[in-house]
Amino acid sequence: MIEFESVTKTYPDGTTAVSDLSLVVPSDRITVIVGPSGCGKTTTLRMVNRMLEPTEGRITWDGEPLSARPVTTLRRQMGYVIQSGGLFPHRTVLDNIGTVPGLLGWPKAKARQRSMELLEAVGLDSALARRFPGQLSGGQQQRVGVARALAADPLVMLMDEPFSAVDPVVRAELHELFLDLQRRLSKTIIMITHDIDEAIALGDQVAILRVGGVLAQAGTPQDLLEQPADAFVEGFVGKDRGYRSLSFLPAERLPLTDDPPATAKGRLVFEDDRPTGWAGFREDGGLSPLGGTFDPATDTMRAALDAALASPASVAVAVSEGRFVGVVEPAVILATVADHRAAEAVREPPEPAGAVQE
Ligand SMILES: Nc1ncnc2c1ncn2[C@@H]1O[C@H](COP(=O)(O)OP(=O)(O)OP(=O)(O)O)[C@@H](O)[C@H]1O
Repeated sequence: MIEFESVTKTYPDGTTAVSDLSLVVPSDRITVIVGPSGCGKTTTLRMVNRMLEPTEGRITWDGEPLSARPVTTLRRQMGYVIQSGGLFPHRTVLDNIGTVPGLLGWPKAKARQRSMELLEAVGLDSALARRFPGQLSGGQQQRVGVARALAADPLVMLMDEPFSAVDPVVRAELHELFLDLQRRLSKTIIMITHDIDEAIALGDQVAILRVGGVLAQAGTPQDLLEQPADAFVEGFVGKDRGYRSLSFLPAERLPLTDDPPATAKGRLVFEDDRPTGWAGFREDGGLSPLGGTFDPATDTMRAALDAALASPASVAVAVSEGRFVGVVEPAVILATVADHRAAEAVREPPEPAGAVQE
């Protein structure tokens, strides 16, 4: 794990970018640092690979101060990804990915083979290997940036707004790729972003900074949504935080009824045991679409509520591999969520232990 111990960074002109930051970054997990512009995110990240040194306090890695490790060794153990990939424009994709293996003196054939493997791992066609960065889309460049950072198999990945320069659709694809890679590779990742939705979607731990580099709160996304430490965090995570926190609650605890006509105003229509639509909502007698379904074994309360809201009958239909499992009404979903929250509040003290650092 990497630990910030009361770290302060003041630039020579007197600007304090990071102020008394204490934060534990667990190994093999994604920690996202998020906050408004100028709150010290980049400064924090750059102290980890010693591009910058703290003015006060220290950072340790597995108990050893970073300052005790030679900078060159440290940088080889830490991949670095920046916005837009930061690729060398006059080197091919393959040579870009092989940058660090090249610096480490790997034999050419081994570096090439590793680069081709990584090209595939980030979902790019091998035909792109000979292109130059300018001949790639923004999303493709970003994938190459991730592949380059992974080339020497670093223990730690530092990522500075890696997905901010692409449109929302490409960003969603990159998020999926990134989470998939992380499931396979389990790196210790510190990512920074100004986008709280991205932080919540990707972080195992999210640390919210306020301007002046003061930690407002660190915790799991669910902690931040359900128990914001103060008005700043509450404002930052957004007004719909109650709804979004449903994404972290499994739907499996929902009581289902298997008697749709008793709960629905219309009638659920089946083909064999697969629900296909609702009857009774259209004047021409036709079927209305289901609107949405959820699988109680794999989906969340949010998916269940979405399914209910999208249904013409205002009833969420639960399926497993397309087969009918039951139905549940939105009021029951909300009551189940309220019960869960009440039980959690009893189990945990109101101050989230260890998560709030003033
Ligand atoms: N070299 C420097 N000299 C003086 N002040 C600096 C320097 N670099 C950054 N700062 C200041 O330190 C503060 C934090 O900057 P930093 O770049 O770490 O913030 P950030 O959260 O990454 O911002 P953004 O989201 O806008 O990139 C800002 O007030 C910035 O102006």
